[in-house]
Amino acid sequence: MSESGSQVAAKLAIEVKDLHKSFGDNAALRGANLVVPEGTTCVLMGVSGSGKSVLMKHLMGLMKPDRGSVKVNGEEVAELDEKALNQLRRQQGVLFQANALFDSFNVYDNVAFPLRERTEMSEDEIRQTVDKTLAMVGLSHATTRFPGELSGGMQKRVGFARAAILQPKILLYDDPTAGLDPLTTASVNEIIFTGKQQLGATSLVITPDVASAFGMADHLALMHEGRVVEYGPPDSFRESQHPAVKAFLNNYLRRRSQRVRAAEG
Ligand SMILES: Nc1ncnc2c1ncn2[C@@H]1O[C@H](COP(=O)(O)OP(=O)(O)OP(=O)(O)O)[C@@H](O)[C@H]1O
Repeated sequence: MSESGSQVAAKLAIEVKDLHKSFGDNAALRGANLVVPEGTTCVLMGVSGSGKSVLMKHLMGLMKPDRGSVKVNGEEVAELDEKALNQLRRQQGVLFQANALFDSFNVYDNVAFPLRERTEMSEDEIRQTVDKTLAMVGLSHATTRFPGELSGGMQKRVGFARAAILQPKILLYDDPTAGLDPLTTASVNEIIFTGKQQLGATSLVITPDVASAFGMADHLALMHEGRVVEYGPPDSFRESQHPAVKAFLNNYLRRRSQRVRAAEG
């Protein structure tokens, strides 16, 4: 927690304190702490099963803590009633592994969907907003195409446009580049950057892609056995002496050099 002192003055979009969550006798979260200051990007890393997705689900109110506190924009998520929870979810744009696009809707209708569901906008206003958002992700030419006719990267961009259309204050990404080729991965990373630059949103990103993580993060956090064991800007994270961080980064470097050797040989 190298930065905790300097974070005090910043307004926190996300504040998780001593979060515990068990499933039967499987203690998935064992006192996790995490803060994400407004307008910054935090990347959450850690081996499979370390509790990253469970932590993120608490931010959306999809899971209730056994113990501890989860605040989003200063509000205790577990104390919100259904109406307040809906409002909170409206402020969150969510992009998961599966894009969950509607296959029978074209690109335009997929992106317009949240506006039709959740706002009173006229079709004219909807058209203007959708056009602007699709331009932001470089998909103005694809409005009438259906998800099945798009590349993986384009589908991701449609998913992002739909997540971003209500101008969320918080963007949550759970492994958005899973299974994508390097070029598409780069385009997803650009999308995440767009979310920060153009929407001024706070982003929490779960990704196993260490190189991308270092490129996009204001802060990196490592989860290990249900706790965040290291948190800080990329430079200090890289120098961490925590054994779990060292093992995680060494493992990444080993796999990377194996890939390079395989490509050369
Ligand atoms: N709904 C659930 N019911 C029971 N156990 C769960 C549930 N969700 C998660 N778990 C368990 O909680 C632990 C943490 O899971 P979580 O999905 O947060 O891991 P993760 O760090 O996101 O892993 P990955 O990188 O593989 O997605 C795991 O042991 C998982 O099996």
